[in-house]
Amino acid sequence: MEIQEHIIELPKKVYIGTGILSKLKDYLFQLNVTSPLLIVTGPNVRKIVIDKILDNLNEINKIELIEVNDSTIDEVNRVEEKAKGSNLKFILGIGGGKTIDVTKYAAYKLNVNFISIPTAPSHDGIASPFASIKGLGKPVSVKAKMPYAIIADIDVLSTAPRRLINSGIGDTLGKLVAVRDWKLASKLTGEYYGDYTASLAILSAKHALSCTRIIHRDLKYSVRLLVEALISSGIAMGMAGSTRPASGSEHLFAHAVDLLQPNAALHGELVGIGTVIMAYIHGINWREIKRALNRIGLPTNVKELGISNEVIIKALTVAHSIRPERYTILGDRGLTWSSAEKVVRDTGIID
Ligand SMILES: NC(=O)C1=CN([C@@H]2O[C@H](COP(=O)(O)OP(=O)(O)OC[C@H]3O[C@@H](n4cnc5c(N)ncnc54)[C@H](OP(=O)(O)O)[C@@H]3O)[C@@H](O)[C@H]2O)C=CC1
Ligand SMILES: O=C(CO)COP(=O)(O)O
Ligand SMILES: [Zn+2]
Repeated sequence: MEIQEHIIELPKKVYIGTGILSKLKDYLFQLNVTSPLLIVTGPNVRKIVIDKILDNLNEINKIELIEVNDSTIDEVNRVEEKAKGSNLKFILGIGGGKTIDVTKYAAYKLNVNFISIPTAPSHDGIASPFASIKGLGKPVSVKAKMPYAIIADIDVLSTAPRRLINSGIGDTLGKLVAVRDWKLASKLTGEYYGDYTASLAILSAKHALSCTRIIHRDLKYSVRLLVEALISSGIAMGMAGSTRPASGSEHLFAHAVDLLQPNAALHGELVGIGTVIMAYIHGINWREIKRALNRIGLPTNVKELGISNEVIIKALTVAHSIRPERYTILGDRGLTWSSAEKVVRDTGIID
């Protein structure tokens, strides 16, 4: 059998532990990171963590800082402008999903190394070579730079608002459905199914499920488990060369809601709800997934998010059209209005 060439990029090093951002200077030295450096961050994160980091980096003589407010192509262009002409080889992205995505995509366009320093365990873009950027004409992620290194400080990540931590759990539980969709597509369309990367994604989801049981008792341990799950999901995407192991119909639903009502909820909150809905359609144990979301206070009824029943039903009817090349349980024609309504009523997503 002939196997097509497939090149896998992986991070060079992953640093994870409590209080490790205080060692950032040593890590950059180990990684041969040279001045000048550009740090990309967000306005809140700047106040919470950046000052401490800058104190620690004061021996690196040239550090520039830029704040980004949204994950749009305009913000990516601003980062590129700032970097141009400075002979820069490394960019550090320090923040939540939006900051990480903007930095990752800017690094890709500039062809420089990107170091991922997440401050919230809210998404699995921490370790993936894909970024969700608004303004490129599609709501799904695009190819970007695989992180050269990841520095995950569990102290910082555990102090992120609980809603962001829960969002990471929701995003990761989504893999339970994403992998089912992938397997189904492989049966129906002959698409290549990568057993190894699918298993990695499922393992991440199982860890996220464990998190829902222990987070009340041991936040830091749970966040560590979650961060490892998010990283291995990101690595699964890197190995697969696509977000296929991590994004199926549950993500299509989340993207559709985001298009119809932007910023109504966090990414992982919508993915969590999408996972319940798509698990129901797949005929797998959707009640267990819903119980897991309820245990940690992730929304399971869209009233909690201020999203109307009409938006949710509409999202379900159009989700299949968002990425037609990626076959899922929604099929080529999607759900009718009445079947979509029945699914969300049966699962209690709407009253
Ligand atoms: N590339 C990929 O594969 C993936 C990408 N995504 C994308 O990621 C984005 C969502 O990321 P998410 O993190 O939920 O949202 P944001 O990056 O918007 O972060 C939400 C808020 O939390 C703040 N914040 C971050 N860390 C902390 C902290 N430690 N303490 C207090 N506040 C903090 C941010 O501050 P500030 O304003 O300073 O940034 C921001 O105001 C979406 O755009 C989504 O599409 C999601 C999944 C996968
Ligand atoms: O959010 C993602 C994985 O968790 C990326 O998915 P998309 O490729 O659907 O944007
Ligand atoms: Zn996601």
